[in-house]
Amino acid sequence: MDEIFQNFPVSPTTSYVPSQPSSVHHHLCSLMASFLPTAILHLFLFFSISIFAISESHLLQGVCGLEYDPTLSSTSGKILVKGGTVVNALHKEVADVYIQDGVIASVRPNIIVSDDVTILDATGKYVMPGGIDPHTHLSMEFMGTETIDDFFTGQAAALAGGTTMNIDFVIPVNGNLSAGFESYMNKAKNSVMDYGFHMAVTRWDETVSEDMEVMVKEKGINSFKFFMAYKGSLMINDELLLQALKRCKTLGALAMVHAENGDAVAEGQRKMIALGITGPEGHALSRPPMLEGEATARAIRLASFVNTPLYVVHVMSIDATEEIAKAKMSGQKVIGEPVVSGLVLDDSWLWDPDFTTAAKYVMSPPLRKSGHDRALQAALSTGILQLVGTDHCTFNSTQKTLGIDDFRKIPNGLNGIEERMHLVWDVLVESGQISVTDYVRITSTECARIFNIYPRKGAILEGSDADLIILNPNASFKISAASHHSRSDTNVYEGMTGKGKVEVTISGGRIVWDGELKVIPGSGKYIKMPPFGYLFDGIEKADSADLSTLRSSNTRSRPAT
Ligand SMILES: NC(=O)NCCC(=O)O
Ligand SMILES: [Zn+2]
Ligand SMILES: [Zn+2]
Repeated sequence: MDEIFQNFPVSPTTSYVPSQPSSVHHHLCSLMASFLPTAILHLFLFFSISIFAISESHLLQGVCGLEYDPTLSSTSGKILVKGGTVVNALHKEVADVYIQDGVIASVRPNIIVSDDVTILDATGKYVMPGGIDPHTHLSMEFMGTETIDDFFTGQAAALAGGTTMNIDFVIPVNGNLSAGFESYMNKAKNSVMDYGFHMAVTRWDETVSEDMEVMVKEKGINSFKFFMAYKGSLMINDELLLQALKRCKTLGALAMVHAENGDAVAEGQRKMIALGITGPEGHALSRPPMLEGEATARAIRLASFVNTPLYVVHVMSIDATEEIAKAKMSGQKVIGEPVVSGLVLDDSWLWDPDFTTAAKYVMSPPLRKSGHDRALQAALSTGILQLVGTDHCTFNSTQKTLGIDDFRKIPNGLNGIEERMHLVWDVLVESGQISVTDYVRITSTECARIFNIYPRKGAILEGSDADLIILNPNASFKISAASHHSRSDTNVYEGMTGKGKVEVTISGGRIVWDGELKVIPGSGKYIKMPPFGYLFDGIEKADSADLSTLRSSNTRSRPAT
């Protein structure tokens, strides 16, 4: 049996138990795919729907890797979400949302529809854009192993938690960007929701520089991530960072940094081992917040020197947040992305005497002492930080034992793709720190704006993709590895409960979650993200203003002859 299907968790709330497509269908499908032109293949698929059960044709599609056709949906493809409070980033109102052919066709009160439309009553509930997770690692090869969630299970989990799009990080193959891109397109072929890519840059030469242009102009990538940590593997030095920042600016691509001083981290790790500290607590002790603050400040200054926008991923500390706040006050375009783990957890878990428990909390930059979490919440609610990701990068407890004798070998990463929307709602909206509209902004709209796919994504507007959720503010959620949809056997939010529950998720115009998952492997679309997003507005003007200031100050200071 296919490994994907074999490992999919069957929880009490999950009725979707993927069965294997019959070998006859599979065979026919690949035969058709290789010999027939696309039009005939579509005709074949059309007839296959009337012949086979609906789930079989879905699986057939998934196996073929064909783009999802909404007319094959288990619903009629037409949905009316009725009577809910429709929330966008700047506005909310009671209205109906009419969905047809995968897009939002109309948003207004009292829409009358024909009998073939599926009606969902959202009275007393919020209807909001599906979450967009700007930071995930699905099927990522890292630290001698590969994340346990791939695009199928990771995205299925996301949909169950109200997230309808993720932006994953392509890791180059031996430093090669194009090979990395091809590899990730292949990894993503079982996607069950829409996705985009950032691209990591792990070395620098002419080929990389040229490939960056190909990624932006041909492949739909508009952001590159630079690791200032993970010495000896992903880390790049300042010289390379500077070259890459310049290149990003020319291409209109957003530079993203993992900001920790990798050299100092390596030194801190050696120190801990020399002291005999080999357990997970050594992870936190070896890379204190000051190293995150230092790297954040350095990246900010280098980006300022080049005058290009900067996006700081997984901001985990007050130290880094203060640097971002200072840069913003000086007028610099810096985006700060906290992740949900940093908002709701602290590092005390790393001292748990049970290795399995402690190791599941190992991520980089590490979880910080209690207090940083609340400061990050405050920064998010006041606009110092802009949007929330997850850094979903899951390893099960067996994988984590790679570092049982040495914390440096514990695969870094934890879960969050399914939990983010619930936890952010509970911690920030329920607590009264942010409004419902701000919730939409930080979980969806701002991400769509930054990565230049708004209003196709991140909005409930006519013409936007029909990716949305119905959240019941009076229902509650409970998190547990026993019921989550990730493949991982642990959950860092185990036992957490809260108010606000995503009761329905609609993705691409289909109901994919209503307490049960109804996902179709291969139905997720790759979303190309164009360069020169809003953060680049005014950059050229600022450059010429800088130049004229430079010229005039030189003229003034020139000694009289
Ligand atoms: N964050 C983490 O621990 N793992 C994923 C890789 C990264 O984002 O640095
Ligand atoms: Zn990182
Ligand atoms: Zn990450």
